[in-house]
Amino acid sequence: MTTAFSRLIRDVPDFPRPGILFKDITPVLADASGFAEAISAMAEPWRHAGVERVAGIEARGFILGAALARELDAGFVPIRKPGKLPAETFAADYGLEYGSDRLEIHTDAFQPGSRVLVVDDVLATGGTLVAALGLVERLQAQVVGAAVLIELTALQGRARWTAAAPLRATLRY
Ligand SMILES: O=P(O)(O)OC[C@H]1O[C@H](OP(=O)(O)OP(=O)(O)O)[C@H](O)[C@@H]1O
Ligand SMILES: Nc1ncnc2[nH]cnc12
Repeated sequence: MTTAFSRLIRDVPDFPRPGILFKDITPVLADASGFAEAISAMAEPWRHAGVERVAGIEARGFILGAALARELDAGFVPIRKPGKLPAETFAADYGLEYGSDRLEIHTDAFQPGSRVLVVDDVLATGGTLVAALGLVERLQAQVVGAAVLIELTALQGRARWTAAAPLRATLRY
């Protein structure tokens, strides 16, 4: 899909390490109409999905996820890097395209059965999104699906998304 805002995504070679072509969305965020168009395009498939909570993954997933939550009239739940959430947490370790990390969620973030959309900016190897999915499922929420702005298809992250609910990407490279 080609959209006007996609021209604002900047390719940065060799960041954060040699051999990685980094998709930089900061120019999209800085452009009022580009940001609005990106959020509207991400929201479109979910407008009638009954999303009650958006779970956004730190850090870029917070920016898109919070805007998407407002667009979908849903609440927002942060899935954070280690040691940032103040109350009791569940944690999941994972690998990503350029390293490894840990994600945490508050154990009382959702009511069982809450309809949750998981949101991030980029799907690369899928490690991050699958770790987030595991945390949401551990809380017995109902995963409505996952929304990413960008899917890097060569890294085959989609193959690791085992949930029955759909994973939708706005742009694919
Ligand atoms: O599909 P994967 O291989 O797991 O990679 C995708 C993840 O990589 C980036 O996160 P990063 O940890 O760099 O976080 P940031 O948003 O804090 O920059 C990106 O925001 C995704 O969360
Ligand atoms: N190539 C990439 N560009 C931006 N974010 C990423 N997260 C994982 N891989 C990435």
